[in-house]
Amino acid sequence: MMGLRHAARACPLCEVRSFLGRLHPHPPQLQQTQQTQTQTRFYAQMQRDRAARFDDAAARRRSGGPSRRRPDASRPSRMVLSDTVARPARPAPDGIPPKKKTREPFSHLNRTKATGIMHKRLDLRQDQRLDAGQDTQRRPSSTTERRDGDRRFDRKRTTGSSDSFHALKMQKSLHEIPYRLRSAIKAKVDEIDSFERLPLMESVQKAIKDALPDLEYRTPTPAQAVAIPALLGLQKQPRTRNPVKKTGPESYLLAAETGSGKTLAYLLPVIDAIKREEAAEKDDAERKAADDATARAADPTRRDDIFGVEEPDLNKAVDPARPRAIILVPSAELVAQVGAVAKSLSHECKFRAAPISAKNSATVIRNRLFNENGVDLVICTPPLLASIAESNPNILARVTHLIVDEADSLFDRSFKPSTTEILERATPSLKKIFLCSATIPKYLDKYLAENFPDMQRLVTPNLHAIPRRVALGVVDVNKEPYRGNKMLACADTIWQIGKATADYDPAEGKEAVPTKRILVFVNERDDTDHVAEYLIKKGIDAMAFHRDTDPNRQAKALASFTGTEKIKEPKEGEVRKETAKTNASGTSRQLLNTKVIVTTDLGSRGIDTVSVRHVILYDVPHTTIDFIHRLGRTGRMGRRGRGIVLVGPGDRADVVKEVREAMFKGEALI
Ligand SMILES: Nc1ncnc2c1ncn2[C@@H]1O[C@H](COP(=O)(O)OP(=O)(O)OP(=O)(O)O)[C@@H](O)[C@H]1O
Repeated sequence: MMGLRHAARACPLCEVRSFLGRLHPHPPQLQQTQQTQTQTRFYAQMQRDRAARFDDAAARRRSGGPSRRRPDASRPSRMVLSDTVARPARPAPDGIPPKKKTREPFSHLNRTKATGIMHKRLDLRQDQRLDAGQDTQRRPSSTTERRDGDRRFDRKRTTGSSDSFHALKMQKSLHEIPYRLRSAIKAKVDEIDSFERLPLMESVQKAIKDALPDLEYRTPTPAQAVAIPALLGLQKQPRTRNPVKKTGPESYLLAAETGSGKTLAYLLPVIDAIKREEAAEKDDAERKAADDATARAADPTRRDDIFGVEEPDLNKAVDPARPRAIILVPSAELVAQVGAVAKSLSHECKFRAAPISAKNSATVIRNRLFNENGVDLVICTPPLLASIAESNPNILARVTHLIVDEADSLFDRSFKPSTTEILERATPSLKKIFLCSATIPKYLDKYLAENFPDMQRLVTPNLHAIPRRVALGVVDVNKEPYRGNKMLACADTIWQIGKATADYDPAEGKEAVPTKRILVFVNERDDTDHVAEYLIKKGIDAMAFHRDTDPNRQAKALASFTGTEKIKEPKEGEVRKETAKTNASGTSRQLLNTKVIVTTDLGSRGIDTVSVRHVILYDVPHTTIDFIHRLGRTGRMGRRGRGIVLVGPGDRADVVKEVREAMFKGEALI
């Protein structure tokens, strides 16, 4: 009874006294505690405020003043103009506006139809079940079936089997090229069996024969057979569903394995274009001169000078620092290498090539670029050219051909700003952009798809595969006698290579070059010095090669590896003979017939180390891209080679095993 009396209170809103609020319309007020009283006061205040606001608005409306909700000029509006006004909205079929889709937490459940992303997920699951050999309920439509079949077939051909290469898949970074496409290219490549079949200008054909006299040069490589006709405009444009007239330069991508002659694949068509432009300009000038002469003969009073001032005699062909073509490469070593090939061709073809890099002095750069006889082709690194173009924008005003060699490097984070800057500056006059690389990483593929949707992709059949003629050996450093000592394992491996008898090379008809050149690749720059010092202590002629190495020493060392230096072989008796003489490092044993360069990625990009038969991977490379470029320094252009990986504590032995397997099968690394 006491409880009931206590519970009977007057409602603060309706003033009704009731028991326990069972029959009362405001139950919360009837069960008021200290806390609910505060809430009640708060709600009452809110109602009073709202009523006051209504009164306020009504008074403003009556007096004709501005409504509070309507923005006035003094207040900045949060609404911005749509920039897609011009894009027509999709009309509703029956005039009724489409129902707004709501995304609720469980809205994806209990669907009766699979749409959009759901379809993709179902496809993927279906694929996985098919791969696992399970039967599936869903009967795919004929197109889906074909697409799925192709995808599985391609994956199997690319990776060997859908279940293998787990470790490689984990660090997958390369863009996959379907094998269907590769076979089609193979057939096309076989059709071009000599340079004479290519419609290159006579002077270029002559340069191929005379400037590059080796017999082997007479047949184009697959990379050249694919790229040269396309760059000469002989290849049919792929059919598109919506043939819209394209504007801007034509773009090409050449993706071909290492050591496949990509340099000549772009140099020959570029030189051909330079010579044709030169000839066309000469014809134009002659025609103009003939027209002027006729006009003067018809009207003897005609004056060519303006206000008595003679027009300057502008000879476009010898305009200094305005090249017709630019070749971008990632390092000074590559500038020198490509420059040397261009120079040798220029003696026959008569064009002016200017290889410039940060290793050249300012005077040399100025003399080469601003040569009074003009310049046709500039070979340079992007940062240097971008800085020159900053102060001399005219340098890119006449460029019709832009080549980006080692495109994956030049479009990665470090080079991308300067490469794109050059591209943008040169675009107004550009006719052709040519990108080439031995590896096409996913980021490059995505970038090209976004920025060059019409790009013609020229791919060779063996892209991303390491040729079978390169063998891969593995040294387990954890085992006896090395017990985890990688430096010791490296020195011992070099000694074994140095002491081994040279292989008989049927192509050369004799034992292979007695002096052996070995490249040792490390992952970190600091290790180059440490490893080289250790090897020297062990009586090996080794040298560290990195950005800070003395340029003269570097060039000298590289020259003997790239075959540009005349190799002085040791005399008969000296070959493979260990001297008992004590050398400078205090070692009594010295390996005479072996030269070693210890380097990082710097030495793996594009350098044509034709004399290298052995590559030692001191560290397991981080990606398959590095594997391809490092092992690509040996076995170039049909030669045989050998790679040796030192697998030490903490190294990915599983990755090495899978790379070896893929190499054995002759398949592309993924
Ligand atoms: N048609 C050919 N026949 C024989 N040898 C050739 C031919 N074309 C080029 N070569 C030689 O092949 C070697 C490799 O050429 P190049 O440096 O252009 O390869 P690359 O594909 O650019 O390699 P990387 O991807 O490593 O940069 C060079 O020594 C070159 O002289």
